[in-house]
Order: sequence, then structure tokens, then C-alpha cells
Amino acid sequence: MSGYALETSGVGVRFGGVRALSDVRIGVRPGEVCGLIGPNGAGKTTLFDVVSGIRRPEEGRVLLDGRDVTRRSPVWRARHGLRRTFQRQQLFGQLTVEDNLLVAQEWRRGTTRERRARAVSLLRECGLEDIAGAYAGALPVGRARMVELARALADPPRVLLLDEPASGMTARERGQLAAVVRHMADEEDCAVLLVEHNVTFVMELCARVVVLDLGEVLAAGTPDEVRADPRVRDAYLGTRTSGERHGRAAGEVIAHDGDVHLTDVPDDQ
Ligand SMILES: Nc1ncnc2c1ncn2[C@@H]1O[C@H](COP(=O)(O)OP(=O)(O)OP(=O)(O)O)[C@@H](O)[C@H]1O
Repeated sequence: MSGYALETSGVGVRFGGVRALSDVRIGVRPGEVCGLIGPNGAGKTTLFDVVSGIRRPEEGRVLLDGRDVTRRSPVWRARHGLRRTFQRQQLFGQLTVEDNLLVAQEWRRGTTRERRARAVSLLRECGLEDIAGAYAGALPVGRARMVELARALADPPRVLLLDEPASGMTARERGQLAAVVRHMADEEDCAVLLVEHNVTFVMELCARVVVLDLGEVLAAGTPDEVRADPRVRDAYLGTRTSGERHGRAAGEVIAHDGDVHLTDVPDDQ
């Protein structure tokens, strides 16, 4: 056994002439928070789709706790402990925050009392107690994102895929998000894979970072190793021609003091 809770090996996906993923190998251990970064179009969402079972890869395998799940459905994977949050929020807007957390536990065994206790403890941990009775559809984006996270944790996951969880959050909310994710990894042995454009947030939260570029793993290591990697610099500094850099937003990356900095979301508060 590899010891990975989540592993991909040799994953390849093609959209017509575009190779969205090529021979992608990543592994996330229980209790590890791993960042996945890369320019627009690097293949991050496609990799999440493959891991969660929405898209079947043409090549390669996905393993959960060493078990090949490549041909398993998204529902099967969810029932075996894989959870995902999406870039676009997917809350039940006409339900209250607390009811969103209760609905997420519907398939769990256990009594109503136990589900309610789990919801209450998550509301507390995620700083949502004051809005437990508010309609989820009426929340500001940062709070809604935190409710999404709480909902993903309602039935404790073995592997958690977070897609842009910090987008639209205030600095305070990001701090709370980081604390909840770290707690989930440390205390519940959850393996977390996190896609996030706010690279400062990723570098602070994650012990290990994987960089995707043009569908390939360009680099992987500690935040310091990744920052210092010349290939990462080259990709982000855009020394290639624009034809080679499909999908990259202008000004996405700036160089500063010889270090690599991606343009982060504004530090709003
Ligand atoms: N359904 C699709 N049909 C055709 N091409 C696609 C499709 N989905 C993604 N692609 C292409 O695959 C590549 C990887 O896209 P993907 O969305 O996975 O990148 P990403 O890293 O998530 O980008 P972003 O940061 O902008 O969300 C891109 O070249 C994209 O244009």
C-alpha cells in the first residue's frame, strides 16, 4: 500500500485536440493538506472532475485508500468518503443554513438527534451559529462558502476536494477557513486537496503544493521548494509565447525580487 488516501496515476484526458491532462500523478496522505495550483487552463478542474468521477479519464487510474475507483460513479465515491465543493456555490438557497447541514446527513445512519448535534457542532466550529436560521440563498458570498465547507464536512469525509474555497472571503473568513481545514486534517485524518487562486493562502495552509501547467505536473514540493523552482518561474513568468500559454489571463503573475507571485484576490478586509 502506498499510504495515500487519494492517488492518481498516469491520468490523461483529452478534449478533441487539447490534452487537458497528461500522465498526472499525485498522492495525498491522510491528514495532509495539499495545494493544487496552476495558471488558468492548467487542468485543475478537469483533475477534480476525474477524481470525483464526473469525467472518466482516457488513461490512468484513481485510487482511494489504495483501491482502484476509476470506474466507480460519483455517488459511489461520495458514499465512500469523497467530498467536493465547487467553484460555483451549490447550496439549497431556500433552506436555512442549519437545514443545509441536516440535509447533507440524510443518508447517514443515526438518529435525528445525532444529526442535529453534528450540525450544531459544525455551526460552532465554522463560526456560523449566528446565521443558523438564515436562508442560505441570502448570504454574502464568503459566508455562503463557509456553509458549503460545513456541508461538505457534515458527513465526515476521508478525502476532501476544495475548489476555490477562499474566493470572495474576507481576510478574517479566510483565517477561519484555514483553521477549519487544518482541524479536519489533523483531528479527523482527512486528506485535503485544495485548488485556490489565492496563492498566499495556499502557501500558508499547505505543507505540500503541486503545480499543474498545460495539463502536466510541473513541480511538487514544499511551498519553499515550489517557489524556488525555476520551471515554475518560467511557466508563471510567461517566457513562452502566448500560443503555448493557452488560457492564461494577462497579468496573472508578477515577478518580484526574483520570487514568484501570482496575483491574489484583493485583501478586502
Ligand atoms: N468541456 C471541455 N471541452 C473542451 N475543452 C475543455 C473542456 N473543459 C476544459 N477544457 C480545456 O481543458 C484545459 C484544462 O481546463 P481546466 O478547466 O481543467 O483548467 P483549470 O486549471 O481548472 O483552469 P481555471 O483555473 O481557469 O479554472 C483547458 O485548455 C480547457 O480549455
